[in-house]
Amino acid sequence: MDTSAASFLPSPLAPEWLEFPAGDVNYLDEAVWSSTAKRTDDGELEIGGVRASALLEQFGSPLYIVDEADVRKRAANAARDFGAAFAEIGAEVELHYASKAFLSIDVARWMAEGGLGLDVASGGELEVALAAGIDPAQIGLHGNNKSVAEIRRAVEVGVGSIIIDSLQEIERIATVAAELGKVQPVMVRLNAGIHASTHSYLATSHEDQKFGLTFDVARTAIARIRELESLSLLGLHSHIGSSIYEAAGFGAAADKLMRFRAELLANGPVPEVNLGGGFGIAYLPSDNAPKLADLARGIAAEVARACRETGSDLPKITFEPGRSIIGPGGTTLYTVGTTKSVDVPLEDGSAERLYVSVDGGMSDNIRPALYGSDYTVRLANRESVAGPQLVRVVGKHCESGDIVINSDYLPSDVAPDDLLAVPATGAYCWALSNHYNYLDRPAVVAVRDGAARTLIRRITIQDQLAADAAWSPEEK
Ligand SMILES: Cc1ncc(COP(=O)(O)O)c(C=O)c1O
Ligand SMILES: N[C@@H](CCCC[NH3+])C(=O)O
Repeated sequence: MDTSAASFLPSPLAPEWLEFPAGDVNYLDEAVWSSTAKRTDDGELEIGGVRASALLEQFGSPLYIVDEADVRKRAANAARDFGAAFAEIGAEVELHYASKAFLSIDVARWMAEGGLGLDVASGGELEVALAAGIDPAQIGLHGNNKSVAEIRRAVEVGVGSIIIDSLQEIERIATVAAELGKVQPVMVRLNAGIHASTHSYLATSHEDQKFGLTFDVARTAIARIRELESLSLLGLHSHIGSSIYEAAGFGAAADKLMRFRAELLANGPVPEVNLGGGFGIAYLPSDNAPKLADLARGIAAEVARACRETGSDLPKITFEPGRSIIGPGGTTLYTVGTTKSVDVPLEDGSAERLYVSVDGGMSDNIRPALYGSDYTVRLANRESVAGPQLVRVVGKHCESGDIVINSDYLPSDVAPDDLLAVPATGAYCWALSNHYNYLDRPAVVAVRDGAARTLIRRITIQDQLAADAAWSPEEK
């Protein structure tokens, strides 16, 4: 068989955005791979100086890899870029890492070491942050339905802010704070009415969704907060959505919040404005992800202009990036189990699609099933001179929608026992992972300077059985 690239043609099944790899189907495009990813001289994928095969041998397959140097650098660069943009307009700025994207004790510490605070969205995330020794004053607690227990814990430890998302919550926080003899700083989350262009499940600032208060309701909320002695109004919050590639929505939200703040200043101080996160990253080489430095400058200009036009002072500005800090540094490794060629009928004939099944799937990355997200894939254990073949990489779950990679090209000789790597899986993959079909939850491993260490160990069937009340290991 002639396996040279020249004998292969683009597949009629390929989506428009998918470029045919006329050159090298083993190529690692730096737009989507974490910064230390490269091929060794003998063609294997290496990240943080550690070979893919060595990682799977030591930690099992599938496996999440976190490129520590990449993540730390992105955190530091984000702090630097936002710091520089806001220094230029004379405003103080602070970043809080949105820990929902991925959180472990070590990652929380990396963020603190990079000068970032933490945004937590549940009592569980708060406990991880506290276990990491994060200064509670650097933590903001989110949630549209925080329990009283979560509120009590947050007030007790002294979180820097609680972001209010309903009128009922005001009295709950005030009561808890009064009982504990504390004054709790709070922010009010606004729905700025921005229609961010992203998947509808990821947009959080249009009218018909659960987050935030309209400006009218927020006026009532703020008046009440100002009456209560156990609360202090720290400021306003807005998060327009996630995985956003266009800058315009961020600027528009900033403008609306600054003007609202100017109105509120008539009745008291509003020291801080938190403009959320949501900055998109490249999942595919063709994705046009915004540069954080450009976004920061654009938003800073809007903030400065709105303050100038309303004659108000500059508040402290906070952001909550998650995906843009941790997403690009993550890679998932899988092992191929089976391959199956399927003849797909077309209007004029048919075309072959090669289904490549791996040992994970929608339990370790539910984003393709949930949002139709696209990723890219490469052979990890070797390079191949075989020509490119259109593949669909699927998981091992009992659903036809269990797709890891909808469409990409792999060398046509991809076969059982090959290792595959999917880049840009650092955000919202382990965080959204599940035990569907009682699969293990893969371990998360940090790689750096030739060494690998576990961040979160594999959660096995033994761990899952241990939670089954009827399980008695003695009987087995
Ligand atoms: C309130 C809030 N802040 C920050 C984020 C982080 O978003 P991203 O990971 O897209 O930066 C989210 C998630 O969308 C969020 O809900
Ligand atoms: N889970 C989403 C992001 C949610 C953002 C949290 N508010 C994703 O995977 O893209």
